[in-house]
Amino acid sequence: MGDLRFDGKVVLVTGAGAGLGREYAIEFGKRGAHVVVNDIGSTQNGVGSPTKVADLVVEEIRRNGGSAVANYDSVEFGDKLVKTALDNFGKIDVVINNAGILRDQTFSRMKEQEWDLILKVHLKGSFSVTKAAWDHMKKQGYGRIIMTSSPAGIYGNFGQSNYSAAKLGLVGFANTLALEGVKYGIHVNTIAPTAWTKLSEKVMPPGSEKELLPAHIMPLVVYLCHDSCTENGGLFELAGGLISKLRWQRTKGAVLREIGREMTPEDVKENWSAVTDFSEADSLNSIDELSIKIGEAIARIRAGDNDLGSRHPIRPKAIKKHKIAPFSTTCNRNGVILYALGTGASTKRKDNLKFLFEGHKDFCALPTYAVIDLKLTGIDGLNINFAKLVHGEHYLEVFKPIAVEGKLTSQFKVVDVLDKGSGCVLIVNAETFDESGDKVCLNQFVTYIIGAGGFRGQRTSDKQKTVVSPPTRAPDAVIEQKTNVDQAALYRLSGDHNPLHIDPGFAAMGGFKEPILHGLCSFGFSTRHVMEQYGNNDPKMIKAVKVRFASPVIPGQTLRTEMWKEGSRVFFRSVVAESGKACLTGAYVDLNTDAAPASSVPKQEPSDSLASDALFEGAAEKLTPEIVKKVNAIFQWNITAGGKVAREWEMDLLSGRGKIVRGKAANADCTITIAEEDVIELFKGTTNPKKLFLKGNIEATGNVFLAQKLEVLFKSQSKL
Ligand SMILES: CCCCCCC[C@@H](O)CC(=O)SCCNC(=O)CCNC(=O)[C@H](O)C(C)(C)COP(=O)(O)OP(=O)(O)OC[C@H]1O[C@@H](n2cnc3c(N)ncnc32)[C@H](O)[C@@H]1OP(=O)(O)O
Repeated sequence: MGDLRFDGKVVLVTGAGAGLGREYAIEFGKRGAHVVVNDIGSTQNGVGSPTKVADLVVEEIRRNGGSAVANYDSVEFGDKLVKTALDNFGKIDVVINNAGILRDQTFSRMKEQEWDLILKVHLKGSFSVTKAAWDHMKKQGYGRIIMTSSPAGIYGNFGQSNYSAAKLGLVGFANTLALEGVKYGIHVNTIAPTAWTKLSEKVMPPGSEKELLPAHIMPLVVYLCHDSCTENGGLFELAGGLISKLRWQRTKGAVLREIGREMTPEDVKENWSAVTDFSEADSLNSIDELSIKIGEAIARIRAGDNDLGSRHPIRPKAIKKHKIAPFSTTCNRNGVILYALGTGASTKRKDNLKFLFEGHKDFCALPTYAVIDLKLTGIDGLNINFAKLVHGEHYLEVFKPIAVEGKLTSQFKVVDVLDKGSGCVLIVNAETFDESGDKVCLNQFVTYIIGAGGFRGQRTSDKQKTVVSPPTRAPDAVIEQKTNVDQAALYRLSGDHNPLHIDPGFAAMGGFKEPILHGLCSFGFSTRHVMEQYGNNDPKMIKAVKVRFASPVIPGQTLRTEMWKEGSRVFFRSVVAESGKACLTGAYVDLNTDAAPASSVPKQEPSDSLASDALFEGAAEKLTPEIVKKVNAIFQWNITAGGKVAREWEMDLLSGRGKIVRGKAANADCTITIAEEDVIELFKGTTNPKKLFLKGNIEATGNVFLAQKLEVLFKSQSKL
């Protein structure tokens, strides 16, 4: 019958009195095999005396013209079964381990005997029969062995813990025999059938007896046992006509070890999604292939290339490589004033008018105006949750006073990414240049992304400007100032439009009860306080500022700046007066010792060639139209302003310093013409007879530094 013949082959089928085993035995008999039909069971033959079921199957095989003998031993005694084959047919070619029983019970009710019995019949029984046949097969250089596993072993099945254990045990057993037997021509395969039999009827769905027949299992078993089948070590799931081969699948996994650090359960937890992600799964065929994978992992660990934190939203390597495009901002008078208002300068505060009124003779930008427009732009696309990002620390170093007008261009660099456990710290440096290419300032932003730590990055960086501790004595000076309830709404107009400072919904996403004040706003307040206290309110006195934003400030709260002066360094700390909580800590201002504050600018000694106090004592009366004419004559000067016209400028005759107040002519070489009336008018308006304020049109033509020119001017002026 059929092409797949078994003529001359000796096949032993255990548990062949009924169900699957019977189906196999009859089929092998039809295909020319000598069959040993093993079964310990009996049945009623109709007249009351029990008949061995194996005999009935043997009879049927013989009726079909086949050759078969019965064996009634338990599979525990495998050698007896094999002896039946040898005694009757002289050899053993095929063993089908099929015999089985059930003792289903939930695990809590399962008795040890029930566990032992199931393992004895299925696992030990398969061992015993296979063991008895093995050496004969080896000797003859041929053998086919089938293990009968079960979906219950592969997937588990409620109430069958004993059976599942035995059935999966058979898979492992077969896998090893397949390796050991292959060189002797022995193939070992495993099936996990689902079929309706006397054994399984209690656990099968009703009506399945017609669909899930033993006849649907038999064909695979017969094929696997045929000479022509090369399959070895396979596991097949089959039922009702569907046959599938199974294999183990493994996730790509994650390498969670790094040299010099203990691997922890937390590492596993943090990387669980990587460990269990099947999207890049593969399947190995042998322990050798697994060894290769393990070797690859160890090589990666040695090379410092692990997956720790690789699924973490923060990717330090990518962040460090990230390029932030340079950007430019245009400073103007309105911007300078808006920033001053945003950081608490007030017309009601002493000597603040110069930051707020463009017509003021000393109109200038606050030193911290140098942080203008440096905002989150450019660090998007880095998988950072911006709602959780706060300004952690800031360092500003001023190299050149910020002009009230002109273009500034900033260049950024991500200098480090730190893992603080509870958060990720991102350090970004920004160097700002003016139009003449001079470096105006350096800003170092230390941003803290709350909750984004744990990516196993470095904790500290030598590139970070460090915070300092203030002296332990009581503060030398304290300045207190209340912020406005709309302080953040005002400050954001200077460039940082982060919704954290104005949008309650966004603030809630970051875990804040209400919008918080910009760190750089408090920074502006406190630096101004230090400048007021120790820098004669002169922006040029501020060389560098460092602060840590230790806790958020709510708009409307009062900032109390406590200061300690030691040499040219002013240590300070800011406290929210209402709560007593420190908001700026580890902070200092380094005063500029080169630029003496306005009040202590050394007076220029009168000399023959310089303007003298005597000359200008009571100058208002002395300033005649003749003098003005001479001034005008001297003011015929070439000063650069790139072709622009500067309309307003001022000078201090005593110090010999002067500057253009409005327009683009800060470093300009101009031809100056002054209306006589303007000179007189402004001169009369001055309260300080030693200062002469002039107003007029300055036309641009050349390229010479204004301050130098004005100094020369005053040298000439002394001759008036
Ligand atoms: C490119 C340009 C980008 C510009 C972006 C600017 C955007 C702006 O719009 C954003 C803002 O202005 S937000 C407002 C200002 N900032 C704040 O209010 C933050 C206040 N600070 C805090 O809440 C906590 O300090 C907090 C939450 C930050 C940390 O508190 P904890 O988690 O309790 O930390 P802790 O356990 O005390 O310390 C852990 C480690 O972190 C270091 N650390 C603490 N506070 C830090 C801070 N503020 N900045 C930097 N590092 C800080 C600690 O030293 C510790 O590290 P280590 O153990 O290594 O010493």
